[in-house]
Parts: sequence; C-alpha cells; structure tokens
Amino acid sequence: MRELQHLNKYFLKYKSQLFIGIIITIVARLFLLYTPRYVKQIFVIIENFSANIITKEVFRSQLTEAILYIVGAAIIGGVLTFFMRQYIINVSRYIEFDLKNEVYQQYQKLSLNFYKKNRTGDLMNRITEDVSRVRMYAGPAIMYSINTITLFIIVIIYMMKASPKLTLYTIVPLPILSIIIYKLSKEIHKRSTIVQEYLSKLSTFTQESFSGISVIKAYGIEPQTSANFKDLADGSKEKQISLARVQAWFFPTMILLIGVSNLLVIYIGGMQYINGEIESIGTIAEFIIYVNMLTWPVATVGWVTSIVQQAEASQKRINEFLKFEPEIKNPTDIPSKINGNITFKNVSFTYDDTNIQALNNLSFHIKEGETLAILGKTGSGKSTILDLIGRLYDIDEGSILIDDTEINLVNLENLRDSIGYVPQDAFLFSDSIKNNIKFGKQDATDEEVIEAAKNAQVHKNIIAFNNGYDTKLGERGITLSGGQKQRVSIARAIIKSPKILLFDDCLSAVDTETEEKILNNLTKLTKGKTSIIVSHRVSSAKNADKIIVLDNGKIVQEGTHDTLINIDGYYKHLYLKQLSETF
Ligand SMILES: Nc1ncnc2c1ncn2[C@@H]1O[C@H](COP(=O)(O)OP(=O)(O)OP(=O)(O)O)[C@@H](O)[C@H]1O
Repeated sequence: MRELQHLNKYFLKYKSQLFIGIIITIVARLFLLYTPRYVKQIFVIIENFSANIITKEVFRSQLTEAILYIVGAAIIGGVLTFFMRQYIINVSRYIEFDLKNEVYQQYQKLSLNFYKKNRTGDLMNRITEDVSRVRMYAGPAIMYSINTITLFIIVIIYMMKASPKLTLYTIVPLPILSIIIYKLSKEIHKRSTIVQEYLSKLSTFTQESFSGISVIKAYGIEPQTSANFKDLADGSKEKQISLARVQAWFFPTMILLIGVSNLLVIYIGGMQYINGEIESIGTIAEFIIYVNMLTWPVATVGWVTSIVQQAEASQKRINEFLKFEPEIKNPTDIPSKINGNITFKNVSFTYDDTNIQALNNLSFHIKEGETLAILGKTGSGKSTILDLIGRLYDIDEGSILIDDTEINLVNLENLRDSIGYVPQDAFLFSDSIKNNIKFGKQDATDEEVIEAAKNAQVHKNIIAFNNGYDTKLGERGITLSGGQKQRVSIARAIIKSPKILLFDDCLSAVDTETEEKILNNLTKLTKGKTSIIVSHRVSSAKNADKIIVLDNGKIVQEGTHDTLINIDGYYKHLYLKQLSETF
C-alpha cells in the first residue's frame, strides 16, 4: 500500500465528498436491513393468525404495515445507494482526471532523452490503463469495502441475536467463498493482462499497416500482411477464450456456495425449530436473506484484494515516472531578455543513447541580427547545433552563450519563447491549417495567419483547397505535399516573430524558384533577428553573413559566400556542382 499513499493528497482534496459518500453508504445499508427483519415478522404474523392468536382484521393491518415497511425501506435504501455511487464513484473519476493531468504535466516537463529511453506504448499505458486500475482502488474498492464492513458488522449482530448457533454454521462457507473469488480474480487479472497485450499488439499492427498502406500496396504484400494479421488475431482469440473459461467459473462458484449456505440454514434452522431452539420459522427466512445479503460483499473481499494489488502495481509504475527528474530544468524564474547573440566555445556533444559524438570542439559566434548558414554532409552535426541552441540537450564540454550568459543559466521559457524553429521533418497536427500556423502565436489574427502564409509562399496552395485555411490536415483530412508541409511549418515559425529563427533544411522539398522567393521574403522578415539556416544547397546559404561547413562535428570551412567560392573545398565543390545542375 506504500505506493498508493501517493493518492492521499487527492483523498484529502475530496474529503468532504468522500465523507458524505461513506455516511450515505452506512445509512443505506441500515435501511436495506429492514427487509429480512420484516420478512420474519410476516412469518410470525402468519403463524399467529394460523394459531388463532390474532383476528383477521389485526392480521390484515399487521401484514399491511410490515409490507409497507419493507417497500419503504427498499425505496429509501435504493435512493441512498444511488447517492452512494454518485459520491464515491464520482470522487474516483475526479481522482482519475487529476492523476492523468499530473502524469501528463510530468511527461511535458521531461527531456527528449526520456522519450528516447521509453517506448510510446509504455508512456500511453501508464497514463491510460494504469490510471484506470488505480481508479478502481480510489472508487469501487473503497465503496465495496465500506459496504462489506458495515453490512457484516450489522448483519452478524442481528444474526447472533436471533440464533448464535445458526449464525456460526451459516457463515462457515463465506471465507471459503472469499478465498476462491480472490484466486479467481487474480487469475482473471493475469489472463486479461495478456489479452490486453494482444489487443494492443493487434491495434499497433493495424494502425501501422493503415499508415503504410501505400507501401504495402506498392510492394504487393497484402497477402503477407493479412497472414500476419490472422496470426495475431488467432493469438488474441485463444487468449480471449482462455480468459472467458476462467470468468465462466465466477458466477457458478458463487451460486454453489450461496446454495450450500442456504441449505445449511434450512437444515440447521429446521432442526433448531423442531427442537424448539428458535421460536419462529420466520427466523429461517430471515437468515436466508441475511446469507444472500452477505454473499456478494464477502465475494467482494476477494475481488477488492485483487483490485488493490493491481492498483498498487500500477501506481508503482506511475510513481516511477513521476519521480523522474527532468534532465533539463529552468534554472531561474527571473525573466531573461534575449537579444540573439549566440556563441559556441569549444563545444563537444555526444548523444548518450548511441554514444555518437555529434559535435567535436566546435566554436563560432553569431551577432544579434546576423544570418548564419550551416552546410555539411549528412550526419555532420548540423541539426544537433540547432537542438543545442533550443537547449533540448545539455552539452558535455565547452560552453554555449546566449547574449554572454551561459545557456543553462538563461530562463528556459524565455529562451524557447524567443526561438522560431522549423524542423527537418515538418510536423503538422491533425487540425486545420489555420490552427497549425497559429501554433506559433495562439492569439494571431486571420490577417496575420494569411500574411505568414504569403511570406512562406503557401497562401496560394491553401486558398486552392475547398475549405481554405479551415482545411483539416492529417487523418480524415487532406495530406499536404512535402513542400507544402515545409512551408506551413515555416509560416508557423515566422508568425511568432521571434528573436532567433532556426531553419533545419526546411526548403529541401521546394523547387529552387519557390526557394528563391521564400528566401527573399525571409531576408525582409529576419531583419534584426538572428537566423540560422541549415541546408544542403548553396542557394540557401549564399546570402548569409557567415557560412560554416561541418564535417564529423567539426568546422572545416568558415567565411562568406564570396570568400568560400574562391577556396578549394566542400563549399566551392558544392557550388560548382549545383551551378552546373541549374543549366
Ligand atoms: N537523437 C539522436 N540520438 C542519437 N544520435 C543522434 C540523434 N540525432 C542525431 N544523432 C547522431 O548524431 C550525428 C549528427 O546528427 P545530425 O542530425 O546533427 O546531423 P545532420 O548534419 O543534421 O544530418 P542531416 O544533414 O542528415 O540532417 C549523426 O551521426 C546521428 O546519427
């Protein structure tokens, strides 16, 4: 139960609802207990009438009174049971909501490295299935426990008062029932976890095949994919059947044990009646109802134990992630003003998951308002430089200065706020084009969105769609071409009008003519802003104030376009090659 202590703060938060829920549960049970007592009373009335102890009128009025009590108590008990669920189950839903938010907030804080080390499926499971299991503890487990305890105490007192001997005999099978249900619940849980794993394998497989449907069709591998699906579906079916087999034991076991208890009541009770140890046959009827009333709560003892064990295991998994300290933290709450001077001093960086050294003793400086172009072969470390400026990773050696302050001392929110980043793989959300652009500036007006799209040379494409800027992207929406995606992604960055703009090879999918137009617009838009353009094309780099060429994480050439085209090396070679391609 140590892990579940994490939920105590939520129980405290909802203490009044929980308290009311508990009181209602207790009172509801008290009302439901009227039934067996008045059933017994009815038997006594019938016995008295049969023995001519009471007149027909008295018999009628006593009988009506007892029936009215039973009906009244059942109605009040029923209404209270409704409110009991309303209070306690609702609290569990609130706790589920709070916990999901807590986990999500934590996910957002964690650094990229965390996401590399943990699979997406695992992250999803902890926020969905594990939280659901914990909810079962916060709601149903608590509700049924109070229910069981209350009923047990009151019913046993009533039963002992009526006949201690009968009580002992009839409650003997109950612990056996509890143990069997506990074992069954554990087995059901074990098997349903396997079923769940199969289902998620099946849905991942299906999702992937739908996403890659064009590749599947192009390679004509539909039969193979269908066979793989059939294998997985077969496995899933087998596991479902094995689960159903155990589940099928649940109710027969309960019915059998209730039956045994009922038989014991009738047999022992009957003997006692014959021997005159109990005064009315009504006591047997009363006991039969008590035993039936106790069966379900007793069964839930086993069920609740298994719920608590599952919740404990799930909360442990959740706590593991909640305890994770983000590697990259905001060092200060004091705002940092960012002008856009960037200095790399002998920076070395190795990705700790792959052990690949991406940057090796790298130094350069860009003044506020300048443009730097970075070129180099693939894997030479260009994107890594941009990631380090956004402080997505912390460096191992050297220092990165933002306006003369070490990057890890700059207010992280201000730093990222002052950066407009266009990644290599433009990522667009399944939302309208307008909202995808407004992602860069939530309160942007429609005019600003259009202006940004025009500057990114994508406005004409957008208005050609039937729904224009309201066109939905992604699943069930339209698919943009690679170049259109890149340009929407550029519009998203420029609408933000940040101090620092980072373009990671984001014009690779547009033709050279559009590239030229976008670059011209960017020259105007980036006035006074620091820009870094990563590219494989000289055309994107030639107007930059400074160009650096990387190889294996090191700067191998540095200068302006005019100087570099006159020096033998990568840049001149690339320039001549791309020049010849244009003719
Ligand atoms: N997230 C990562 N985790 C581990 N290693 C990485 C990661 N990103 C890049 N690397 C490795 O670091 C090196 C530099 O990668 P980087 O993406 O910075 O190169 P790049 O010059 O931008 O390449 P490209 O032109 O192909 O985009 C590569 O060897 C790459 O495999």
